[in-house]
Amino acid sequence: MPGFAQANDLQAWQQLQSHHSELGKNIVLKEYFEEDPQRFERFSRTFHNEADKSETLFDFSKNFITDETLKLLVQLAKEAKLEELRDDMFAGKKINFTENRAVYHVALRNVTNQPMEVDGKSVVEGVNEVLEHMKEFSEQVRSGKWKGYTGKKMNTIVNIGIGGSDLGPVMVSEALKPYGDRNLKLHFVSNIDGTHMAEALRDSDPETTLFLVASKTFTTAETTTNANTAKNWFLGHAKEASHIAKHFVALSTNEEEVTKFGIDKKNMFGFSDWVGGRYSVWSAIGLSVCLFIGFDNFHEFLAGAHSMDKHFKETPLEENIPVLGGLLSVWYSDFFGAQTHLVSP
Ligand SMILES: O=P(O)(O)OC[C@H]1O[C@@H](O)[C@@H](O)[C@@H](O)[C@@H]1O
Repeated sequence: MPGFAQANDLQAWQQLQSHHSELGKNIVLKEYFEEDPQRFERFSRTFHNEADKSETLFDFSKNFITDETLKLLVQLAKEAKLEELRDDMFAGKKINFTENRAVYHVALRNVTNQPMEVDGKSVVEGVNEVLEHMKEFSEQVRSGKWKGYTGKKMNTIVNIGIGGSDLGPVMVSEALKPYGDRNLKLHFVSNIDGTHMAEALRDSDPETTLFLVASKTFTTAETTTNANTAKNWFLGHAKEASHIAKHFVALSTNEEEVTKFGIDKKNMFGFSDWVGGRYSVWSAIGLSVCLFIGFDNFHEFLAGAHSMDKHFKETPLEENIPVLGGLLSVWYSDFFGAQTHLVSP
């Protein structure tokens, strides 16, 4: 496995630095377009989504780049061994060397069931089992077959989590709102400040509220504190601890802590330590999204990402949309010192 070089030790980095000074600070895009009528064609790529046959145009012609910039950025990626690391990632190798783990969220959206393994063991069956559980559970909740402790259908989902166990699901459920069930209220509570939970509970009825305790480790202080607040609130109404089973589920890798909290392991949706927190919306952590938009849509969401994974894996760097997007971020943050980078639809 290739190691990680310091980016600024690479030859292309030095070249990019001189190139950046030559370009100067006064780049006028209007002039670039005037000088080169083919600029849009040369600096745009189209992604063909094999899942739904749609096309997405990635137009990066309005960036502060020339042919030389693109050439040097791609050279930088090659010198940094991006291709080897990408291939190792897809092969389930432990490229997360600080934790000695694979980086394998791509296996969560492997909807064509390609062989994928970590430590010589297939992960495909485990991923599909959790998806099957998510399908069954989300269909029961959405249809009303899943009933609360007084026999009512759930109409409120409260996801309790922070970081990757919050931000991914928040962003995706917002972005996919048009597919959402408008009869289902969705709350995401992340903040340790009690107001966040208090506001969500104010808007919830214990008889019809389902809490998703989303935490990879199940030891995160904010999440366990908020989950305990929710449990106490719930028990204040429902009284019986046995009713928890109908109103609390866990999305986690830590069965021991989940059980200690009082959630039955059959109401636990698991995943593996090779899922990084920031990518976990594709795992069981995405259950809030799945409940909101329904399993079929959630599956399409996975299929679209799987198609993008294939593009990332098979496309030469010069044509590779996620690679180009990443390199532009390097260009702006490291050479222009930009602190934000807008990507707009
Ligand atoms: O999902 P848990 O384990 O509660 O962690 C929540 C978040 O914690 C942060 O410190 C980071 O590690 C994130 O990547 C993670 O998503």
